[in-house]
Amino acid sequence: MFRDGLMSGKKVLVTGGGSGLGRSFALRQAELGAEIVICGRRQAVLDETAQDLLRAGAPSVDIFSCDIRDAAAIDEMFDAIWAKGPLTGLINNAAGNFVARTERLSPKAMDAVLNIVLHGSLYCTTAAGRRWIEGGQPGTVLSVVSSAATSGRAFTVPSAAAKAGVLAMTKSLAVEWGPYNIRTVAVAPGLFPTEGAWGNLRPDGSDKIPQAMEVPLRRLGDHSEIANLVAYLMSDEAGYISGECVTIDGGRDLLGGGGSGILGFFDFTDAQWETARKGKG
Ligand SMILES: CCCCCCCCCCC/C=C/C(=O)SCCNC(=O)CCNC(=O)[C@H](O)C(C)(C)COP(=O)(O)OP(=O)(O)OC[C@H]1O[C@@H](n2cnc3c(N)ncnc32)[C@H](O)[C@@H]1OP(=O)(O)O
Ligand SMILES: NC(=O)C1=CN([C@@H]2O[C@H](COP(=O)(O)OP(=O)(O)OC[C@H]3O[C@@H](n4cnc5c(N)ncnc54)[C@H](OP(=O)(O)O)[C@@H]3O)[C@@H](O)[C@H]2O)C=CC1
Repeated sequence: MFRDGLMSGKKVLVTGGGSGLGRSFALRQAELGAEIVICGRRQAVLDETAQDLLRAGAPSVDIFSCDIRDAAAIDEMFDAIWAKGPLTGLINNAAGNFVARTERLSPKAMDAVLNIVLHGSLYCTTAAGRRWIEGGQPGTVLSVVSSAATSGRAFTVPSAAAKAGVLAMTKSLAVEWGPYNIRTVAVAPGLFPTEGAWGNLRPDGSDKIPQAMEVPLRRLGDHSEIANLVAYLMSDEAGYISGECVTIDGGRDLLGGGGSGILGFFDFTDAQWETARKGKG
């Protein structure tokens, strides 16, 4: 689909790149010749993915055990990255989410999601942007949001609110940082099976995927489909795209908007919500 070496000369940090979609984004860009940096909280997961990235063809791989809720830890990570050479791109992918009745959320529960998705993305974006601006270097920030950023989504309110904030950040910085040749873009995935999303958003633990029935294309997304989209947006071929959010969901958002996938939750019993909470993560 792409010419060989499309991403040669690029160096991209993928937050949460050790697993899930982030791992797929990192692998695809490694195949296309990019140097890769990944971060996450679980060292063992990062170690294993680093080996896969080298096998996929990344000229170099660096890993950082870093919780993106911690601004100081992020700054340390960016200093260490820059010491070896600047990034050309950042992918804000790491996220946390779970289904719950909003009126029952504790402040800690709200913060658990907001601090990863909104604060973490903003901390990483400014850490990269300020270094690019100081160094007079161009850069690209791609943030992974969801259609909830525009449509909202019941029972995942902290995530929807945080993703809306990240989308607003993307559009705002496309203007503010455009003169520095820094592009900011977003993708809004539909349903792509991953351990994290399935573990946290299928609270009954069911193996069935009724959500697929709410996708006009009648199937879930394949990781290769979104990884190719992300590779394109991170490449110079997309050099005139900024401030844009590309939805990749098989038409799901147009069918159900913020309502798709959640109807069953209106009839959840207290016992089912309790199971959902226990089964988290
Ligand atoms: C099946 C139908 C689906 C319909 C919806 C479809 C939507 C599709 C589009 C979705 C868009 C976004 C998708 C994603 O983001 S997928 C990524 C999901 N991945 C993850 O969540 C992985 C990372 N997750 C985590 O790290 C954790 O889950 C968490 C976010 C909770 C953070 O972990 P942390 O260790 O910091 O937090 P704690 O476990 O200490 O908990 C902190 C407080 O939060 C409360 N909590 C946790 N889980 C729940 C829950 N399920 N219900 C209510 N409250 C919860 C916990 O009790 C703590 O608060 P308190 O101390 O006050 O009790
Ligand atoms: N999968 C889907 O269907 C959809 C996904 N999305 C979005 O796509 C992105 C990827 O989702 P997905 O792959 O499913 O999620 P996963 O939960 O599978 O992966 C999340 C990754 O983020 C890392 N992470 C989580 N919290 C932190 C933190 N505090 N600091 C550093 N890293 C962290 C995790 O690693 P560790 O636990 O080791 O820290 C993990 O590698 C997210 O932004 C999500 O909101 C949007 C819509 C649908």
